[in-house]
Amino acid sequence: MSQPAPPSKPSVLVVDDHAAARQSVADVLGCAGYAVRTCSSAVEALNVLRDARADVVVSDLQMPGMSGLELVREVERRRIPSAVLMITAHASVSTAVEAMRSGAFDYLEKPFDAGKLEDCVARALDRRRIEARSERGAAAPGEVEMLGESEAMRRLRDQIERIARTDETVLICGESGVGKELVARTLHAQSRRGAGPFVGLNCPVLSEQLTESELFGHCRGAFTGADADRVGRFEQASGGSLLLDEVTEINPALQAKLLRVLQERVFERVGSSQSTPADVRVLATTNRDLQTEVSAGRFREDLYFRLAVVPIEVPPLRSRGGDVLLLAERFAASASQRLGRPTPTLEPAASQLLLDYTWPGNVRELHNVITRACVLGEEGELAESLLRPWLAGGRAAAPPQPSSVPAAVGQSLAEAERRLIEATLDRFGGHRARTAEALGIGVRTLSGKLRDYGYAPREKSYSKAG
Ligand SMILES: Nc1ncnc2c1ncn2[C@@H]1O[C@H](COP(=O)(O)OP(=O)(O)OP(=O)(O)O)[C@@H](O)[C@H]1O
Repeated sequence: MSQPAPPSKPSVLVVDDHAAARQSVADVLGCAGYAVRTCSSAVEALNVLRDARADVVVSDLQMPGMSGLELVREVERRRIPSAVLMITAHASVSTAVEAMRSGAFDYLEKPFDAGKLEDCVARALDRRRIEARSERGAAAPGEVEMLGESEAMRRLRDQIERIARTDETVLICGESGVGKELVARTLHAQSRRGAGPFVGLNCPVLSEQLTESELFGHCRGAFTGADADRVGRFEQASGGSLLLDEVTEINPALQAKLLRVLQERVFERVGSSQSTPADVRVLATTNRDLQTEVSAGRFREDLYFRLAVVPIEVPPLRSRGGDVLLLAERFAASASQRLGRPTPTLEPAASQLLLDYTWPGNVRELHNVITRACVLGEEGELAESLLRPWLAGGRAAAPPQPSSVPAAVGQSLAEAERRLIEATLDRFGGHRARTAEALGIGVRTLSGKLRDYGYAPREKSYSKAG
């Protein structure tokens, strides 16, 4: 019997007039399992796209002759089925935003690391797949899929569902790489604004390089160099959501202006006295403790209260127990699909290693580790020995610290005990013996308590190590 043909690798076309930059992007994406082609100009890229498919086009914005912006417009005009990702320098961010208005999927500012590039291309590919499905007439699923079955993720999902129904400003907190942007995208997709635009703004860049006009736009002649009207992010996100990523980095002058928009729901373009209504839901993320930033005088307290109307805390990966395995399996499946190989299974020792590790870089780190192991490994099992070198900097899991346990003053002792037990169980991937040991109680006592809470005998056991 003949073997089924392996799934073909997703294809990426890299367009850049600088040979070294072009090659380094191509190398990263080649290693991540994409079929990569390169071109040194937009005109050459259009010729290639006439005859060959590229799921994603990664193009530099500024190129001699035809620019990246013109390339996007041409891709749209010719209805070429590719998602275009722009690469841009700080100075040309406004043109990159313009490119997004013209149809580009997203843009990436230089300098960026390999992980960010892979993230963006993976998202562009997801978008392309969703579009392809809807072009074929099937119902388009939600753009984002947030995986996880742990108690912590179930609570988060419930919270998102409830908050998505409102139009409140949301502050999304959590460690780096934990999925804050994904939470924001999920919230947007589930909200009544889901069909509208989702516009992101990386605030650290804003504070250094950009001005008020980036947020609110400007009128022609408003200042030297303003030779055309410009649409700001608030206007761009009209009818949708605006994500202010790492909001603590906004400088004090802009903090005041942002506060006013949140209070009065109107803004003015720089150089105009005409107020425009802000039909935008603001979502903000931070991986710092905002209250500390307020106490230190770095962040306005009144803005903090405005933003934190509804706070969401995204739990770190190390508190999500068996989700580590679920995510690892999913990431292995998509990496091997890109590589055109069958999906590997996790060796039991590899599963245990993933469960024991503390994941300081959270889901992004897990994604990178699994992708690398898939690229470097043989077909078949994902071996512990392939993963361990990448986890060398990490520690074995420590027992949960009291501060990470969701207990609070005002709670009954029984409720606090239940939460501690559930958090510990999640922390050890549902492994009852290890949970009991960490809690300093016997397994039978633990099982008795779990039975009282309504758990089936092994319901919460997702650990392969059992
Ligand atoms: N629950 C999840 N299911 C599937 N993928 C996830 C999940 N959480 C995060 N990811 C993936 O992990 C990567 C990092 O997520 P994201 O960018 O949302 O994190 P972040 O907290 O915003 O990071 P940073 O603090 O660096 O801005 C992305 O590729 C995202 O798609």
